[in-house]
Amino acid sequence: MSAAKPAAKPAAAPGAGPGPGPGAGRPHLQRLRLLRAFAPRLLAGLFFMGLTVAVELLYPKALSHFIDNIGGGGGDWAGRFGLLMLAVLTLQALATTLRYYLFESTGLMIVTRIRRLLYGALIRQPIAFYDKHNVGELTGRLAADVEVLHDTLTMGLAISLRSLCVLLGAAAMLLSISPQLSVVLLVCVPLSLYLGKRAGGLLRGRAREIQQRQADCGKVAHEHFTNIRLVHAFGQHAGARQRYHAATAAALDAALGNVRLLAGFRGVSSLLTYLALLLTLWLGAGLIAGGRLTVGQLVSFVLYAGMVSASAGALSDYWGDWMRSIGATERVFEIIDSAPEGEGAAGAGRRLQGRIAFDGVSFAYPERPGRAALDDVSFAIAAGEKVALVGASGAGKSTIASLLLGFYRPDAGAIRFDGQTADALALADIRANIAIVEQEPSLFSGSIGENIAFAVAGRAVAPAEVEAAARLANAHDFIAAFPQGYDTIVGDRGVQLSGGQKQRVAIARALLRDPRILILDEATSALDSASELLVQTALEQLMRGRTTIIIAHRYSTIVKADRVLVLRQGAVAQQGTHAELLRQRDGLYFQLMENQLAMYRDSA
Ligand SMILES: Nc1ncnc2c1ncn2[C@@H]1O[C@H](COP(=O)(O)OP(=O)(O)OP(=O)(O)O)[C@@H](O)[C@H]1O
Repeated sequence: MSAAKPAAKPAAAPGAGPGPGPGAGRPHLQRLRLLRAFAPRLLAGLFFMGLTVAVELLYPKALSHFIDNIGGGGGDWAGRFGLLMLAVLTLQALATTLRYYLFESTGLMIVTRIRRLLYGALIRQPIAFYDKHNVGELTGRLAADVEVLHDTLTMGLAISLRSLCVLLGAAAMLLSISPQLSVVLLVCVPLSLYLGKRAGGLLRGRAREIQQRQADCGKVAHEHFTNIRLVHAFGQHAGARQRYHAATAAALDAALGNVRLLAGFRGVSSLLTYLALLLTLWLGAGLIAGGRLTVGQLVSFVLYAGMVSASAGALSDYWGDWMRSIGATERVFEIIDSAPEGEGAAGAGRRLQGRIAFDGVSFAYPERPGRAALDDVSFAIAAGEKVALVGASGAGKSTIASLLLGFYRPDAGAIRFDGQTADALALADIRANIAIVEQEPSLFSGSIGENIAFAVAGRAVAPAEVEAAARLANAHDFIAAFPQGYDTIVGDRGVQLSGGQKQRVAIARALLRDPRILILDEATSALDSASELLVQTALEQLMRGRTTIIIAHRYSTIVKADRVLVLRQGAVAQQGTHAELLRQRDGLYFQLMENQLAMYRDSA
């Protein structure tokens, strides 16, 4: 006999995240609803489970029959009995195999489904969400939090259903064998169940904390891995180890609290189990002596009692699991629920001319609501015009780009494209007309060809298109020089491209998008002159005929722009052509240019 016990599995890893969201109040049913698509497989699993339960319940009865008929029954009775049992047990083995396969495979499918839902929801989250959450936590949640549901929703559910059937069936058998003996169990099993429920409740409360601490470990590791060059360069190996050590110590502490709770619970429930067994044997012996019970019946009673106790335990286990998985995965469903519907939706395919206007735009980042990143900013850019944004670090240049791309909405004022407010246009349409070349272009792990084709969503891109873009971006020659050409893998497991090569791939990517509006975040680090020339001519090719906003750092770029917008602390301090602005000797622009020239003179 084994009494109820809360599960001792470790809480699954990373996952700290948003606070209670809209899904917090209705998680149970929502989780069950996910099973609907898998109903046929689960029903087939239940059918085979029913078969195994029936055989399981018959087994002690058969044993009792066997014991009480040993020596009697005549001839080949034992042989016939053995053959029948063999057939039944073979059937049970077959049903067990099918049941296991059906439940376990469905579990994997459900986990995959939830993981995809979660990824889909994460990828649709607005950029502000990513300002708030650590990438290490989010990837951890994708991997580990979802796994917690696997056990609970499939094998856990299957085992608890099976346990319920066994519990009811075995209890009926117990009553039919001896109602007097059954009284012992009537006391012990509910007591054990109650203890299991209490422990389950306590475990649930602790699960969130364990998840949080483990998420912290993931965060520390992620940060150090992604900044591994810095760690090496600054000799911070020991510091990294210490931070990880501290994070894992906190996680261990939280987990040990759970282990202590479980250990105590195990002791108590084991004592209860053996007390119940002792009492049953003692009472049973009395009944046998009084001729009211056979030896076979007592044996089968003990076996059925074991079943009742084990299945009550399994049910209570499941309760603990369920509580724990609710604690651990509430936030997975909060994210799934909170994903904005419209993000990533297709637009009407509207082609813009490329006129842009900011009308009194003010904006503060959600993470820093008190500090205006842009304060009453107004300007207009004609279609095809090239405007350089200049200003000190933190002046708001990147913020203008982020607002144009619709990463955030202005708190006041309006952004207009071709005279229409951004709100009146589909976000997808706005973005479809914009391409961005980042300061430090990032490439995905995959082939160079795939990285260029990334520019175009929703349709297959022909290799000839990719090549044409690469040629315009001065990238074709170096790509063709790789043995695998456009199929060369870049990124973590592939070749590393130089800064200039990456920029040309990024320019090819932007060219392939054929945008009306271009946002260039100029690299601050200088390339060697040959590489610089290749990048510059590629950029000129890219800018031709397109409205271009350049977050400019270099004098050479600024002077080539049609117009310059000078930003100071989130406001437009000056605007005009380079020559006009240079004439205003007391202006910020003149000062910035002087600084640039001084730097140039110092380095020359
Ligand atoms: N995601 C963010 N959350 C909170 N504040 C931010 C965020 N991004 C930028 N800021 C703040 O907004 C202000 C404007 O930043 P922005 O990045 O637009 O400046 P910038 O002119 O592009 O600077 P740089 O040339 O250094 O890139 C700064 O004070 C900055 O600290």
